[in-house]
Amino acid sequence: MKEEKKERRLAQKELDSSVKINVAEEDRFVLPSAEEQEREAGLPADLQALKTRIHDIVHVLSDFAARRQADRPRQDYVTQLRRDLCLYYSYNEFLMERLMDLFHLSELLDALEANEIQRPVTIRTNTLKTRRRDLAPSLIDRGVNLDPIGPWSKVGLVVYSSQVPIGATPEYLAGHYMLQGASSMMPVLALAPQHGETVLDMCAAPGGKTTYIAALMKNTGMVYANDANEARVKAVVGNLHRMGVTNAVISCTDGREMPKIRPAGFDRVLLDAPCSGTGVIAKDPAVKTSKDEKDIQRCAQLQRQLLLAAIDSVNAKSKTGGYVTYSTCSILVEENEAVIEYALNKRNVKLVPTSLTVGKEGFAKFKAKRFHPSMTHTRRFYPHTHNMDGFFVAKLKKFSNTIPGTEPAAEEQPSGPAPAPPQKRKADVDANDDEGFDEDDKAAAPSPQKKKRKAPQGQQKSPRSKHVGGKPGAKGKKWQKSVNPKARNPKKKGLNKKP
Ligand SMILES: C[S@@+](CC[C@H](N)C(=O)[O-])C[C@H]1O[C@@H](n2cnc3c(N)ncnc32)[C@H](O)[C@@H]1O
Repeated sequence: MKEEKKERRLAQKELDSSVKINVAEEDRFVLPSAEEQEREAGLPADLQALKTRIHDIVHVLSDFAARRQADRPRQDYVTQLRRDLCLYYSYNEFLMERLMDLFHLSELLDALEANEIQRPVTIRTNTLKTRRRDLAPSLIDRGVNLDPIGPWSKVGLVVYSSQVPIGATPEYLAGHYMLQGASSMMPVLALAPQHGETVLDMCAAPGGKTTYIAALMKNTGMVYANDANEARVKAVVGNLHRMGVTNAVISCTDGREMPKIRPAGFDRVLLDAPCSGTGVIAKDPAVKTSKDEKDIQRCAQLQRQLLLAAIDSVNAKSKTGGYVTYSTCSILVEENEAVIEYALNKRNVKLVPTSLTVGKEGFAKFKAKRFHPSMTHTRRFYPHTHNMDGFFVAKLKKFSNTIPGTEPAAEEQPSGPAPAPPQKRKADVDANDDEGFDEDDKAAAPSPQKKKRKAPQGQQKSPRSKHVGGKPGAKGKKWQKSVNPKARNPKKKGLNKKP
């Protein structure tokens, strides 16, 4: 009896394991053969089937040894994945390959999905004309649903919805705010222009960053807004007028000529360089198919020349500055870290921290490339991680006006106009400390350190979350209640003021 029971148990065990093996075999993903691929190529794309296969391949690649077909190398899976991703998301092979190099497989699909979704509308309060705590209630009264952009900015607002066109409100027309992407504020915060300085915005049009620089300088000193494109310079004129900027000079010339016009004549230079736009695909989907290797090389070549010109325009002996901030809305290493590395080798500059509290570190290593270890001071922003446009920001400090390989006498030559009057200062003052921001505003701004709100389920990893800058999904406190004048203490100064 006992023997019989034991035998039955063993038989059952055998049966169970053979069923398991069969099920596993049936579930095992099989790459399409050459004939299947050929057949598929002649048919219209089946998006649902493509999506399933993309996920299947990612699943296999994430534990390749256990899930692979014995006769197929890893490269076959990677090639099929690239082809499928190109077809599903409408990219060319060149750009998809670059994105696959940039992102780990676990991140790649999130990055591609984020490019299919628009970033939230964000605005920057113009502190030359108003304060955020005054602007927000005015817009709320017009039916604009908004919040502070994130703890990293004292002037930014994120607009969830609006009953009025946000680019045509009376406040907009009066220059109380600028429509400006969150990542576009980062280079200016990193530049940290100081009162009384002489600052060059080398590629300024349409002037989003120039107006921010002027606001941080409280219209003191001088901002030179230059752009090579005449038609775009007209937009700079309009924006500077609307925003009440009175410390600016506008010019239209090739930025590479700047050191000849005003050698080492600026305390700080912002180079927001022309680029491939691979960080703003959600805004301009044509980038998915319009860029190739040559375009990127052309961009990188111009960026290198502009960056050397930006460095040559800065006065290393400036008492308050001597800084260059370089930024692009590209996420490709060739246009970012590689351009900075080139400048580090060609000029007397070093990388310094950007003082930005958001963003990922730039690459000190990328594939076979090794950059200077200080490259980690640079900052990268991604749509899927920061819910803002893809961006790169680097800050350089110039430590000598001598250009390596040229006459040492260049150091002693007069270097443009006299530098800004010396100011007593500890270090580069954080731009964020000087944005016309006040304690009331601080109270209204969400403080994720103090009060962490759990994002609703399903939003945890989604770039659709409207909070900008922090982890996607970590939604900011709804500001409606906190800044709506009706919800506030009416005795508090200024809160009940009608706009
Ligand atoms: C990324 S956009 C600048 C955006 C601007 N900083 C803003 O925040 O509104 C790059 C600009 O570089 C300008 N540009 C291209 N080549 C240039 C050159 N060689 N010298 C100066 N500007 C140039 C383009 O006309 C374009 O307006």
